[in-house]
Amino acid sequence: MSTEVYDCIVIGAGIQGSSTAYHLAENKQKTLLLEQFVLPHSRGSSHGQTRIIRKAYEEDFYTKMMHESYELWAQLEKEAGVQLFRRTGLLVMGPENEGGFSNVKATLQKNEVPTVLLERKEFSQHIPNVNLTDGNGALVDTTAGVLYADRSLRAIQGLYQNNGGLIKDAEKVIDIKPGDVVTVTTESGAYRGKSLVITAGPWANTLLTRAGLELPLKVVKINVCYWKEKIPGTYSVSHRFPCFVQYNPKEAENVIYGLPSNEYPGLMKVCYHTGSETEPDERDKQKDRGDIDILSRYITRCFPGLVPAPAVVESCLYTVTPDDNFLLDCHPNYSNIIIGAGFSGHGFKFGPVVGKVLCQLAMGQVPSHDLSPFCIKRFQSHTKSAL
Ligand SMILES: Cc1cc2nc3c(=O)[nH]c(=O)nc-3n(C[C@H](O)[C@H](O)[C@H](O)COP(=O)(O)OP(=O)(O)OC[C@H]3O[C@@H](n4cnc5c(N)ncnc54)[C@H](O)[C@@H]3O)c2cc1C
Ligand SMILES: O=C(O)[C@@H]1CCCC=N1
Repeated sequence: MSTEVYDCIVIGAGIQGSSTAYHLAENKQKTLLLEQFVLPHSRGSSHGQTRIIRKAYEEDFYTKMMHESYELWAQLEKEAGVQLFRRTGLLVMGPENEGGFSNVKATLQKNEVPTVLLERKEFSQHIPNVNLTDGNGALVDTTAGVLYADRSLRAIQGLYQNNGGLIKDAEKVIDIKPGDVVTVTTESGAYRGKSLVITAGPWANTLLTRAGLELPLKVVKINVCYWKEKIPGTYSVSHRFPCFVQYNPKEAENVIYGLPSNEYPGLMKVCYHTGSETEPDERDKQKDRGDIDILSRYITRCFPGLVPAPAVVESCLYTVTPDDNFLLDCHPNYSNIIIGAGFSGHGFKFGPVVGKVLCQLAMGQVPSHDLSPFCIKRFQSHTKSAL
């Protein structure tokens, strides 16, 4: 084992670990970022071309965090000199006076987010080729858009390295020994750090058991479906078609969401926000396509300009908590072990601000956002601690 002691070791080079490492290096912390796979890879949650960024949330605390996240994304874009964000707006649809739609509307209004409310009679003039369900309301969060995911990850890792940060990929962590100085063992060596951040995505519990903790996290596989436009360009970013979120679709219990055709010309990404449980290392054994049936029926009814059978299906993993809120906290027994997990299929847009607060926790500082919605103790009855 080397005698070197890092200020911080970060496990997992997805969006959350890479953003945390970036903030640590910016704060002059000697940092080591460990990743089990050769980078870049497509086995976790952060790969792929695009993600939605939005302020439209049901919960106030997410909308507030997004104010800062937008600023940090803009700063990253400037520093890296590449486009990471494209503004498109986000169309939100759902039953007018209930559930998700009315909660989002209230949060946007309370937080003075620039929003356009669409009356039914003017809907198709603004949003052609979409059938608004009877009884549904519609609004547009005009701040929203698309993040270029793979490109963002590359940019953040590059900026981290430019600030003196070290990445070691193809180094799977197999053991963690807590202490004032934490020892992290990989398949090829051992490293020591004054603090440790665990941002291991779908593998969080596999690793946390090494630090005596098991959290109520469920890993699900998402079929990332791309649907062909019958007339190319109908739903394209260049025709100013927005991203969308549909609450309470008639076909399903959970949300359906989509992004305008862009990364694969002529193909629009539309996904179901729920998948079937899987082991992260056996993702492709999970072959459930129930979500695709739901999407086909929804598309037939509401997006008549798409062929209702997916042209391309990619795979990605969610790591879901029981309440769909993140876990951002210190280990209950070791204050120098920090955990960022359970991003529940909506964490990418928060990457820079999550990285900032995890960095603050690792440096023993008071985090600049209220982290009480994300604490471990809310799941006390589900949490197993062996230490
Ligand atoms: C289909 C899909 C659509 C999504 N859409 C959106 C969206 O529109 N907007 C949005 O904001 N979010 C979205 N999300 C969610 C977002 O992408 C995730 O919340 C985010 O990528 C989680 O990042 P992470 O860093 O926690 O996990 P990961 O990206 O999985 O990173 C964890 C890393 O840890 C590494 N690791 C694990 N164990 C070890 C070990 N033992 N040793 C070393 N390394 C290890 C893994 O290899 C991996 O690289 C979507 C997710 C999916 C799957
Ligand atoms: O995070 C997002 O914006 C997307 C869309 C809504 C459901 C989950 N992911």
